Amino acid sequence: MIYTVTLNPSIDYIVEVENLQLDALNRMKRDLKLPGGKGINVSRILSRLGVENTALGFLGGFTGRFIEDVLQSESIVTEFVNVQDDTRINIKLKHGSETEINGQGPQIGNTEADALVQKLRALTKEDVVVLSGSVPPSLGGSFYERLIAVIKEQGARFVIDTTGEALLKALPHGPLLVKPNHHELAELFGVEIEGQEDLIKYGRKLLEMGAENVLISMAGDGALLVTEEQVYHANVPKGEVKNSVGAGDSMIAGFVGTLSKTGDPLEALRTGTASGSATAFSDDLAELAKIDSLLPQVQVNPI
Ligand SMILES: Nc1ncnc2c1ncn2[C@@H]1O[C@H](COP(=O)(O)OP(=O)(O)OP(=O)(O)O)[C@@H](O)[C@H]1O
Ligand SMILES: O=P(O)(O)OC[C@@]1(O)O[C@H](CO)[C@@H](O)[C@@H]1O
Repeated sequence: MIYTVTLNPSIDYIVEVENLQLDALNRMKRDLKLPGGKGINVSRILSRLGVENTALGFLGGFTGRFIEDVLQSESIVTEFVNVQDDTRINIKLKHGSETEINGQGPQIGNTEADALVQKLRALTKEDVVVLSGSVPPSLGGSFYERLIAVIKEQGARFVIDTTGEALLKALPHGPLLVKPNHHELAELFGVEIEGQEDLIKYGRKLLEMGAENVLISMAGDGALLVTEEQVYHANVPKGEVKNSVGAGDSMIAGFVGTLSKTGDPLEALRTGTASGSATAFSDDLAELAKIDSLLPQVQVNPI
């Protein structure tokens, strides 16, 4: 079974404005409220791909209830820990380009944090846990480490999609997958990345540091999969880009869901890329029909 963990879910409030004027009243052209948070996005795509999964994390208040309702309407199994404070609202402002304003996240107490850790004690060695997104400041900087320790004790595997220190600390524990984008990879090592050779060089460093598979996403330039044996490139299909929110999460869902079904990393890379692009070409996360229609255009080649 695949579990997703979203420590800091959100309602994504997508607001479209024509000719944004600062210091003035702007009227929205269109707005949309979506359940968000990286792990939740992974769960929604997994479920569209027909991959059984359970969404875990913290939800609170009226915003939390909205998210739970949408997930249940999509028949996604949820086991969130309830918190007192409201789940955050993240603003995604479309004004020709995209500006994002993400909240800090709610206050989470020790008892609530312990309740989530307790849920992971039911994992078995057949399970994969996808840990995605930011950590609310109230949980402290090392909460992912605490979760990883329990996941390892239970013999389960994990994928981690986060940045900076939290990602570096997770690597020695052998994540099944990490998926930095090209900018995050450069930031992680404090370097400028010039081209494909550099991407592969730093991707290999993440392998040496403990990751089993390194997926480097490059938005419209596709993705590189770096493994012990080989490096592969996947191209992106053609389409009109409507939204980039959740493209990376869709890629992780496509990759992990397919890897768990087929054990084939190349098929996983193809489906991951098609899923990421299908979301980039949609208003919300991708529907299955869109992913299926793009799959034939994605080619995976060794480098
Ligand atoms: N402009 C685009 N055209 C086609 N495909 C895209 C585009 N942007 C993203 N994708 C697809 O989505 C995948 C992940 O995108 P990206 O590299 O932007 O990840 P990310 O930075 O983690 O995304 P996010 O915006 O969700 O944080 C890409 O590898 C590609 O398959
Ligand atoms: O603040 P975080 O946890 O880093 O990112 C949260 C977020 O920006 O990521 C998702 C897209 O990947 C959105 O649904 C959500 O708003």
